[in-house]
Amino acid sequence: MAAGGVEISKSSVVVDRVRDLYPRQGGRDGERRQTKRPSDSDRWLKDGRRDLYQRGEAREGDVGQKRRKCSPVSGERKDQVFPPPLGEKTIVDVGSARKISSEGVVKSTEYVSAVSVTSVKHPFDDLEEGQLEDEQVVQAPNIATSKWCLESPKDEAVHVVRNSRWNRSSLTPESGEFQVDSSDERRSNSSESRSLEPLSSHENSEHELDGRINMDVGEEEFCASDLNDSEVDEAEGGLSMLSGSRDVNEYQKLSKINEGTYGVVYKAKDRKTEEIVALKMIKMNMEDEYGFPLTSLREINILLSCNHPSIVNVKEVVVGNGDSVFMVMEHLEHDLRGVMDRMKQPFSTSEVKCLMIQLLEGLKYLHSNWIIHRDLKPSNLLLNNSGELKICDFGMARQYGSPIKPYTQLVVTQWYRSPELLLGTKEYSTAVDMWSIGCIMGELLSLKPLFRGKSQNDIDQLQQIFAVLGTPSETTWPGFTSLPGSKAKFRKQPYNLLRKKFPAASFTGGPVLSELGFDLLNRLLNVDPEKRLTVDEALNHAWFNEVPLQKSKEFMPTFPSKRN
Ligand SMILES: Nc1ncnc2c1ncn2[C@@H]1O[C@H](COP(=O)(O)OP(=O)(O)OP(=O)(O)O)[C@@H](O)[C@H]1O
Repeated sequence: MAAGGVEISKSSVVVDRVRDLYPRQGGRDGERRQTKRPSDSDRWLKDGRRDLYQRGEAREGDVGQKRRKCSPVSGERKDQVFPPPLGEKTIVDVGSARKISSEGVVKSTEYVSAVSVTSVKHPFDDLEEGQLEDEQVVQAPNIATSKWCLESPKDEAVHVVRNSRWNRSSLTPESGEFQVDSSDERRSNSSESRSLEPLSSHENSEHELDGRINMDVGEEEFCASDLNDSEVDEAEGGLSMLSGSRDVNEYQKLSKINEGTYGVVYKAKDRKTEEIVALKMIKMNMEDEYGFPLTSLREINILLSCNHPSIVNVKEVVVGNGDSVFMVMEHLEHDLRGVMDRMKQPFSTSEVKCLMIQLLEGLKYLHSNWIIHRDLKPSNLLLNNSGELKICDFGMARQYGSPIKPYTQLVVTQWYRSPELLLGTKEYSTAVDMWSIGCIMGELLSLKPLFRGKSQNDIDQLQQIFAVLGTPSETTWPGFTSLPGSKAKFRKQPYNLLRKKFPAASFTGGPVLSELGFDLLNRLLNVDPEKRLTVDEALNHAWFNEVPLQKSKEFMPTFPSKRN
């Protein structure tokens, strides 16, 4: 690093430490959010990498390329641009961005948000001391280096080791208190024998750890290789993810909202501020006595790093009795699945535009930051009575980039799963999310899932898709025949019949769609991922400029709450 440049902070544990000092609730957080969360959505699109690009500091070819072509789809394209290698060198960790003098003295520390970007070349290497202003801070999620970071999908659980705080005696729950079952206590006690050796001398000092993740699944799992001893020391406990976490009983449980695959979601109230929040209790992996699910770690890591109006805001992570862990999120009254299930009429065109724009803007933020959601579906889209839509459930999300490696294939709920995933590709990209967006758009317009294949039956799901969009061939989809599932005997259906489902006019009250609207839908639902629209292309589609224009959020319909 050039003398006088900005320190390259590798440890986002520092971020988390600062985060602990300034937890998201109130106080400094309020200020931070006001100054760092512009309301103009366009400013969100000005993410860190784009800043780099605009200053001409990104690698050649980064700008103006379809985002998908930046993704590790095939390895065939010579012009592919990949995200900077994760973990190779963190160039700016905004959470701990510091100006450092040539003597190495930290001049200032300001927490902005837990975001950073990794790159081979440091964009600020050439800056003189003191040149880094807040505005220049690169904002992109620092997922690779977050304390919640996970890189490899190979193990589904890591082990939680607790010390005294985890083992503290169970409180007698008052009404509204959170309690976990007694088996947690049993697990908690037996965990003592599994305690880790101290990570640093700090652990034996007054900085007692509350809980720690045992990395016995391998260092890479936690990007621990990113931390050297002094950084671990500096972080006062290194990977003590839950150190400093507040207790769940700071919140009063109001009702159970939903139970998903990975956690139970409660509506709760902050006892001090009276703010209504959603608490997602992380289900421990029952096959492993101390298993902390990988999906939950990913979700926490990504959501703590994201900061966008269309992405659900995680305020903090709190701990309960025994080994329960909760994500504290902003609360939204509905999810789109529930709303659509109760609607008699589909959304109007202007309402669909309002929802689609918010959805695409959130997704643009994710894709710009090299995150694929991988499980977009109506139940993962939250809606409030102010017409705001927010993407949630990042359990399947992951950051992608070099080194190119195949991803786990079983992602995305079947009805929203793209043909390439259904056909067994292991190399996929942001295009899988765009397919889901197409399915969601169709459903918003018609209230019916577009392709409702039989459960757990990929072939049936594909048949449903091909029956509407036409059975692909090597000509219509180059590479199709090399996909593992393409050998199945699909009914030959040579036509695209999508327009029949979404005609320009209808006398039966069915969904209608203008030429431009249909063009957007049809391009989102291109079976060939290479031809499918990118999020930028979708956002810039002329349909959004055609009348009727998008409804403003404040005029969006509200829905009665089915919850308390
Ligand atoms: N912040 C929130 N505010 C209000 N409701 C929420 C919130 N987050 C989640 N929910 C509700 O809880 C449901 C399940 O949440 P989520 O999808 O995060 O859990 P999951 O276990 O990952 O579910 P899945 O089985 O879909 O993977 C959502 O569909 C939504 O109805």
